[in-house]
Amino acid sequence: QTNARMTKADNMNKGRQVKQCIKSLILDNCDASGTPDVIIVGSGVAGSALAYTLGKDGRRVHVIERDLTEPDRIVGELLQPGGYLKLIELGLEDCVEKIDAQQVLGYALFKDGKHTKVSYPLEKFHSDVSGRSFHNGRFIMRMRAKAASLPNVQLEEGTVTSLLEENGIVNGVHYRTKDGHEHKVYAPLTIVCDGCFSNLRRALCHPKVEVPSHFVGLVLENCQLPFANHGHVILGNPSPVLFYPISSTEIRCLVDVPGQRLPSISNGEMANYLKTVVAPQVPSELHDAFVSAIDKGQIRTMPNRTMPADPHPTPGALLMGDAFNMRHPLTGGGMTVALSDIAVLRDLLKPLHDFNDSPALCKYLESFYTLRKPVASTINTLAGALYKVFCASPDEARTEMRQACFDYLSLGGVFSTGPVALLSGLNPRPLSLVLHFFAVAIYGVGRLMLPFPSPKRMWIGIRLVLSASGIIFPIIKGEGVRQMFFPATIPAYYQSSLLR
Ligand SMILES: Cc1cc2nc3c(=O)[nH]c(=O)nc-3n(C[C@H](O)[C@H](O)[C@H](O)COP(=O)(O)OP(=O)(O)OC[C@H]3O[C@@H](n4cnc5c(N)ncnc54)[C@H](O)[C@@H]3O)c2cc1C
Repeated sequence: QTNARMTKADNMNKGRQVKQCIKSLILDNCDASGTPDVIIVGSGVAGSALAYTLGKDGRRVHVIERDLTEPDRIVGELLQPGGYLKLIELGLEDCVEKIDAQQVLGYALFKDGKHTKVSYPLEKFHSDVSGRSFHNGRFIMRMRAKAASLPNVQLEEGTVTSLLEENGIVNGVHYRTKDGHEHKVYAPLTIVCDGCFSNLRRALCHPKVEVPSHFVGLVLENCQLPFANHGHVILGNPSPVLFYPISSTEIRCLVDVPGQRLPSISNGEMANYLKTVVAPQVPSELHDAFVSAIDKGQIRTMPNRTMPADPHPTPGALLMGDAFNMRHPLTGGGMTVALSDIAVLRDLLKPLHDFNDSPALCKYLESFYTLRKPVASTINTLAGALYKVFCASPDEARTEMRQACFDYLSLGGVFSTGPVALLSGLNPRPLSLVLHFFAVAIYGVGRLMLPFPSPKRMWIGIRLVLSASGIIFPIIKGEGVRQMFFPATIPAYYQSSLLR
């Protein structure tokens, strides 16, 4: 509304202020002490990609990572095509080479003995931009090596214990190295990328973390997926089970277990749960390998955390990656959001000579939170909504919605490519997401009305629409309606509140 009311004179005035703002940021680089331009806390997916990106732009980057050995985790193993495009944009696409990464061309969905295949809409791309799945640790090691190959990027092992602050401005970090020594390092900008368990985010945002479920991870060997190079989603009871390749010989299985409590691994409760509740729902091609993986006993778990981005803009510091924003990992969107955010930040920082004027930089970077919204909010909202729709429910309306979703995707054409383009990050448009979501609800209501509408079925139809609204609107509200649907259409600089 404010923008709409801006007169031509206002615009010109703002234009002048913009130039002044950029000038104030483009100070002479008088820092001869060799202190870095940027400190990055954490060298996981976001920290490593960011270190390379900023290093390539000529920034002096000091990365502090708690553990530089290869991570062995069950997270971040499927990079959606939209994320792969961002990887190319950042010049990091070779980091999925030589790690036995597998192409992912789409998904196969299974429900009650039926299946349907939805392919990513990749035809319009000249090169191969299919998704990639891999061992997360191998991918991260490639990105760390690439970042560290730049002479102006220093990668150090150490645990950051606190942010250093003076007069409300973060000006560095306090960290401990493995030999037990305490250190301080100073820089005009500190970017915190310490992941989903972040200890440092509290000072920089209002974290509203929820844990709707956990993923239980297994690795299946000596078996073939029913559909090669596809992610497999079983719409199971009580909730979804995923399978996708992570190398030419291994298939990752992630079993969603809803709620806060997990069956115990140590007393065999988990193995029993997987064998009695989950195994009967696993496609026959994978069943034996699934049971063997349980018997091998290498069962891993991770909480599935959600946290809307709710920053508390602080001069001298910024949050990125899972420390900043999390969504349910059902749709494998976390790395795509992180890489997309890095591309947005890179473009904003590029014209600045240095980052020494922290308050001005902080104001300037407020536009980052708006510019990231179309991609981040579409992926976040879809992940949250799809998770709720894909879980089994005793409520008849929710059961109808789940079936309608499966059947809608089975229709093919725009009914499958539309939603999968959103999920893959290839077409991150919030409006398209809402349209498809309610199209599924209307499709579900239509099915209930056929062949003859009865009062009971009409009542279920009404509850289905109410239930669909009850799923999607709170998520959209959490994402920020205005920023999500009315993203910045004017140059980023104009978004800075410094100029208002
Ligand atoms: C079960 C599960 C499955 C997932 N699957 C997918 C998927 O298939 N596809 C997808 O795109 N996303 C997936 N995600 C999300 C994805 O893993 C994250 O979005 C992504 O890893 C975020 O990257 P990050 O750099 O913020 O965090 P991380 O990759 O976790 O990196 C954080 C780094 O910070 C370091 N660190 C932490 N504290 C400190 C400290 N105090 N000092 C120094 N260093 C520190 C850690 O050692 C770590 O290296 C999944 C998430 C979960 C939970």
